[in-house]
Amino acid sequence: MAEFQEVLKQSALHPKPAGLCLQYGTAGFRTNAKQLDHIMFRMGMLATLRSKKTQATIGVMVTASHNPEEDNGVKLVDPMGEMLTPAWEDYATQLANAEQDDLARAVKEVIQKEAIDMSREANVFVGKDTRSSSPALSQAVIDGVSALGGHTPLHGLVSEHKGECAMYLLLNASNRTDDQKHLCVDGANGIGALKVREMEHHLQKGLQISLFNDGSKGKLNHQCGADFVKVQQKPPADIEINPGERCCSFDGDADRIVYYYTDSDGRFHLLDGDKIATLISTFLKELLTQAGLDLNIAVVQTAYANGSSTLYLENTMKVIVKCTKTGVKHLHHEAQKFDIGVYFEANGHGTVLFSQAAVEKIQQLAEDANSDDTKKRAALLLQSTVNVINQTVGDAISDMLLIEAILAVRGMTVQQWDAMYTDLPNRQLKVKVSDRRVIDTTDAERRAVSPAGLQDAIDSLVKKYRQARSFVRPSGTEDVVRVYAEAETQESADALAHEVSLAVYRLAGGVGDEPKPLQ
Ligand SMILES: CC(=O)N[C@H]1[C@@H](OP(=O)(O)O)O[C@H](CO)[C@@H](O)[C@@H]1O
Ligand SMILES: [Mg+2]
Repeated sequence: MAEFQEVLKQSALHPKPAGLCLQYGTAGFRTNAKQLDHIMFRMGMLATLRSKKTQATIGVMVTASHNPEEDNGVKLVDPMGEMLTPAWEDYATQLANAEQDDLARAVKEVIQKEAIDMSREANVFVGKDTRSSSPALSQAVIDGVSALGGHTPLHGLVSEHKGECAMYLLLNASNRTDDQKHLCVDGANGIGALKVREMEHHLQKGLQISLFNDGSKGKLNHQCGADFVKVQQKPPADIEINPGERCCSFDGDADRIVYYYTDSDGRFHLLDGDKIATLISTFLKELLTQAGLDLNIAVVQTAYANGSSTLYLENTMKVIVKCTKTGVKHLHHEAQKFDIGVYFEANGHGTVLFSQAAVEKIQQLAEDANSDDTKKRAALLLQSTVNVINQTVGDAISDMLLIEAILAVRGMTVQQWDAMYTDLPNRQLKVKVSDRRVIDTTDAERRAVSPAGLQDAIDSLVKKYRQARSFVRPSGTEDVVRVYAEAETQESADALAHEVSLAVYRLAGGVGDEPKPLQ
């Protein structure tokens, strides 16, 4: 076939380093940008096959999100904005790891298994973030698409943002004081900063943004951004924030957001994904009651959710809470089972899903001339929420607009929001091991089933501390084992995280120096 001549010719320009083996993980392929050229080419081909199969446009996103600027990554996005199905993730891994002279065969195998009609048209949308490696790598994707005869009608910088801006109206109509209107935004020197600059002037009446880390000098995600703020539990390095001032940080590709402020004693308060989910679900639940709509609402979290948030949601707010494995695709899938599914990872990656039935009921009520004012207002607010929230993948900018609108509508300060519940002190650490796959987990990653003895060791360490919980899992985006611990005090959380790290180091083949206690 003509296509395969082209595959062979083109792929020789994007050769695979012999022996290199990478896995399609939590967020696609992600590693040092230098190792990714052949992966990009091959994912361009796979996206073309997927497009021919589904007869729809497939997205390929070149980004490594919150990871350092030297890294990059790639993930495929299905027609409705969803992540790839497991069978296609396997194809991705097979294509990525096929040696150079075996590539044509690997491609043919996918075509046969999926019975793809190669005469069909294929369209692939290639998006990239602002990393220095992204232009060349996205070109490699485009080469892969053309090698199989696909088209790339659109490509360019994207932030995974496509929410409508119904919230502009709401925000501009609110009567907040100038202080309350002010928001510091840390753009992590990434794509989110560019988007904020674009929309700033539409918002001036309702939201006054001071933008930091706008990409004009600093490095992407370096000492700033949502991941830095969440994991380090402190503000971005070079931002001066006044006590009480409301701030938020995006990550490099603007699909995560966390809020924070420092109080008059200089203490840092983080409002992470769990607090965001709590704010949004509380707001939506109130509106459902006011609207008299009988729709179920659930919050989906992962094991990283702070224990206090889970207790508050279950016992005080009385919403359904579900726990899934790490990775938005798992949360997304679970959230789809409800009329309204609010899902957020603790790191600030998340969104709200409304079922078709829910959207229709809300719309009916909003258009119903006979409903009273309270009901109508509630229905309209629900409708604005549906419109602003990007229902396909997390989007920091629509999340920010929604959060700002909720605070404005409820007349709520960041301090009042923070006081909904108090986080248990917690700590996240990383441990290097020779092969992180020796750790196998169960129960939504909350328990380790291998290596032998590790879970028992964690259980007995946890018993030493009050209100304590800890778990370990292999990262899907970095070559490390992640350790999480929470407890009644920061000292306990730190000590527990360190002790569990040592157990991992000893029982799961730690490499390098033994983990040291936190200072
Ligand atoms: C603890 C943590 O924050 N893990 C992150 C991180 O995955 P790991 O598999 O833990 O490396 O990156 C994922 C992709 O962005 C994100 O979905 C996930 O929540
Ligand atoms: Mg991201």
